[in-house]
Amino acid sequence: MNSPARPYLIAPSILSADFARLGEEVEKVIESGADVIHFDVMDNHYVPNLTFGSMICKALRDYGVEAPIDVHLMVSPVDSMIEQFLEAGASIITFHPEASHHVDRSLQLIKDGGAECGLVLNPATSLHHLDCVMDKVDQILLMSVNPGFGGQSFIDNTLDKIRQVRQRIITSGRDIRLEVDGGVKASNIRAIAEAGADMFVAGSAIFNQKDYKAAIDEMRAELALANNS
Ligand SMILES: O=C(CO)[C@@H](O)[C@H](O)COP(=O)(O)O
Repeated sequence: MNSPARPYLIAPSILSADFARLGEEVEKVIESGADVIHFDVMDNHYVPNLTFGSMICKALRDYGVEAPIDVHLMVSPVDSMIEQFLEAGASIITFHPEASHHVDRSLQLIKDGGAECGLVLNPATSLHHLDCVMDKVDQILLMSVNPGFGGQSFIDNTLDKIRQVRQRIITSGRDIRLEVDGGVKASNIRAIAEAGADMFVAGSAIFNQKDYKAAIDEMRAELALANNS
């Protein structure tokens, strides 16, 4: 029931990286086997924390980072930030439906700018936000913590939500990635994959370890055991 249409992707969240050495940190995590760089943009308005904007994304591109950059916008409003991140070299841009007055327009803005688009649903946000956009999104991001901070614990009822979204993806007949973010680590990544996710954001579980490669390898070993039949 849950067979993902594509390989599993591991996306370290740079929220837990050493910001004073960000270029090196990103380089190191990619060399350690990361597939995608997850970029958490917070505005101290939509979420009670403030991180970084498009200049940092552009700085990483200028530094030579070629890996896909997956930008999670925790900002409101979203459209002006979408334009800036398209300009800065984002590969994927996701935003929260309640942060945009015109969700379809914001998704189209991302697509027209040449990036992949998606919606992010918080733990208590209803799946009905997906009803009219399944023909448009390339990715759906389910938050398994309330957004704003790294290092929180995975909210267990997210597993059921993942199963429901995987069903919707199967019904849509489209190749939509299902990403999960918050409290993901080696000890729960297999269950998250078995519920139907195929992209895994991990911040503290990677950047708080001495050996990033060992942390990513351990996650991959768990994913290799996942039963998706
Ligand atoms: O978007 C967010 C938090 O809002 C996440 O990307 C966290 O940064 C994930 O951190 P860990 O829970 O993996 O430490």
